[in-house]
Order: sequence, then C-alpha cells, then structure tokens
Amino acid sequence: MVLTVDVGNTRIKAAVFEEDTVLESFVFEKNELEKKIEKILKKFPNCSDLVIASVGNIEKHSFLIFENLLNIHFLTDNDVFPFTNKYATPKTLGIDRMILAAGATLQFPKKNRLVIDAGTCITYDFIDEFDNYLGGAISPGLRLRYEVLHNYTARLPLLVLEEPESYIGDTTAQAIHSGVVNGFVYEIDGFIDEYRTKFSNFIIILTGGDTDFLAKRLKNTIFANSNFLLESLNQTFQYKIDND
Ligand SMILES: Nc1ncnc2c1ncn2[C@@H]1O[C@H](COP(=O)(O)OP(=O)(O)OP(=O)(O)O)[C@@H](O)[C@H]1O
Ligand SMILES: CC(C)(CO)[C@@H](O)C(=O)NCCC(=O)O
Ligand SMILES: [K+]
Repeated sequence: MVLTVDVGNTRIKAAVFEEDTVLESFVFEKNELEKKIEKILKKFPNCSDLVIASVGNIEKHSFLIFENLLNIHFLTDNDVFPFTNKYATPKTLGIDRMILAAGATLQFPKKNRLVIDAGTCITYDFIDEFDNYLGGAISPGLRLRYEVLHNYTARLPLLVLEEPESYIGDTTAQAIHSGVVNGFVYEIDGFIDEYRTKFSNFIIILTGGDTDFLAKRLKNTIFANSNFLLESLNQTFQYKIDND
C-alpha cells in the first residue's frame, strides 16, 4: 500500500493506493500536515511507502517524523522519469509538472500528450509521441485571477466564482466574471486549438482543482481526471522501483 502526497501551492492532496486503485483520497491545509498524515496512517497501517511531490514550501524534513513507520520517497528531478527532458532549464522545472508528464507518458504511450493542470496556476505540459518533454506554459489560475484584480487595483471588489451571464458584462461584477471565467476558458480552448493544428495523434488530460468547473465549459474534448497528479505519483514511484 502506498500513500501519495501532493503539496501544492495552496493545499495538500493525498491518496492511499493498493496497486493502481485509490482506496481513499484527502484534501487538507498545510498547517494540518502532520496530524492528517498520522490519521491516514492509523486508518491504513499497511502503507509501506510515502511518496511526496512538493512545490510548496514544505521540504523533506517535515516528513521524516514518519520514518519509523514507512519508507519516505521525496521525489526530485534526480529521480528516473519515463521521458527525455528537453526543457532548456531542467533544474527549474516544477516537480509537479514532471510527475504529470511522467503519468501522461506511462498512461498514454506513443501519443502526443498535453496535460493541463488548472490549479493555483494553470500549467500546460507537452510530451510528444517520442516521449520528449518539450515544455508548455504557466499562467494564473481561476481563483488567482479574481484575487489579483482585487489586490492590484483600488476599485475592483474581490468576487467569488460565478458563471458570467454573457461575455458582454454590463456591471462591474459581471465584467469581472466575464473577464475571469470567459478569459480562463478561452485561453485553454485557444491553447488546445493551437496544439491540435500542429499535432495529430493527440490526447489532452485535464486535472487540478478547477477540473470539474472547466470540463463542462470547454469546446474541445478532453480526458478529465482531478486525481491525475496523485495517480501519476503512484505510477512514477512504481516506475522508479522498476528502473532504479
Ligand atoms: N477549497 C478550495 N481552496 C482553494 N481552491 C479551491 C477550493 N475548491 C476549489 N478550488 C479551486 O481550485 C483551484 C486551485 O486548485 P488546486 O487545489 O489544485 O491548487 P493547489 O492546491 O495550489 O495545487 P497546485 O499548486 O498543484 O495547483 C482554484 O483556482 C479554485 O478555483
Ligand atoms: C508552475 C508551478 C507553480 C505550478 O504548481 C510549479 O510547477 C513551479 O513552481 N514550477 C517552477 C517553474 C517551472 O516549472 O518552470
Ligand atoms: K497547478
């Protein structure tokens, strides 16, 4: 049994796996880390390995208190990955993006693959059919867009996500909802269209906290799975065991 932990920029997500099956998944805040992991391990005492990817400010030492209970694997770019990394600055590539690319490579062999993670940031990661990781894009996520409009202006209120009535917003609130939500959807559909015109034999995987909101609004067909990062962590770990 494997416990996977994804330390994101905002929240922490975790899941317990028996082989390829998720037994249970969890979402919690960073200040609850120790308490929550303790609780999960009490419920699933057969967990033999703890596999972590962190892009947040939580480092390996935060997990070492569990060292006597199970093996700790804090994944970094020094681990083995199933793709060739063509990023020109591989040392600065986020470990979450590397794990997503690994999951896409292993789950969808011999295809052009685009992974879109709609989380705090939106990340786009492209792996071609020859398993070259080429890069992608980073832009602000849905919630972040609402927050920056408020934080960096004098007059824009902080709004909670709402479906815009039209792309022509006729109030301040509607103009913000249109700009944020429609802008978010147009951006993603626009990127997908761009890739589609250049690559055939193509698959798109959508994940992250805004997966469900986004999936029903895109015009393009995608494979939506909000657990994709945790599943990919489990698969990357199995791959590491088989190839180390
Ligand atoms: N309780 C919540 N807290 C924060 N964001 C939430 C929540 N519920 C839904 N969301 C949506 O999820 C998005 C954030 O995604 P996610 O939770 O995957 O981010 P994260 O934990 O920072 O992970 P990552 O850093 O990997 O993106 C926000 O844009 C927001 O709209
Ligand atoms: C882009 C984020 C913040 C998304 O979580 C993370 O992957 C990260 O910090 N990346 C480092 C920069 C890069 O990937 O090129
Ligand atoms: K993200």
